[in-house]
Amino acid sequence: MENNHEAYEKVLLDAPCSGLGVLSKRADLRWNRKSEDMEELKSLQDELLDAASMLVKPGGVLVYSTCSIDPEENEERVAAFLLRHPEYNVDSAERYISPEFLTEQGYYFSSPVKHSLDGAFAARLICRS
Ligand SMILES: C[S@@+](CC[C@H](N)C(=O)[O-])C[C@H]1O[C@@H](n2cnc3c(N)ncnc32)[C@H](O)[C@@H]1O
Repeated sequence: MENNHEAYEKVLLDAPCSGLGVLSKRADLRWNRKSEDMEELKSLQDELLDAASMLVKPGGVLVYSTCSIDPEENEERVAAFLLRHPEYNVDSAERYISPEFLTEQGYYFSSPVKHSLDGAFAARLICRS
């Protein structure tokens, strides 16, 4: 990773997550979930966000995505990342997605209930140049 420091204009972190957006396909997740697992996952998501951010050139974009509908893994991870990385800003996804999937904060969110799709989340984060 050291060699690739600030090497890329676009980085996608499709993070390991609880999978709570895809329970229709992974019913086992519903029964095997523990609160300790969630704390570990959140730490891993923070670590991976920090590592991925080091690969992005100034002016480049980092997209953080999950297949979870849990705000702890989505909006809250992004908010914590922005506190640790003031060089990053949220870039609204409005130019790239249909308005029905756009959240008030400018993120992508699909809901199994509202959209009859797998639940998923994505945030576009721009590294200041
Ligand atoms: C949501 S999946 C990504 C799927 C991928 N986008 C694809 O289309 O195949 C999350 C991935 O993170 C990997 N992963 C889990 N823990 C990791 C870690 N500590 N560091 C890096 N990757 C990890 C998992 O093996 C899994 O492949």
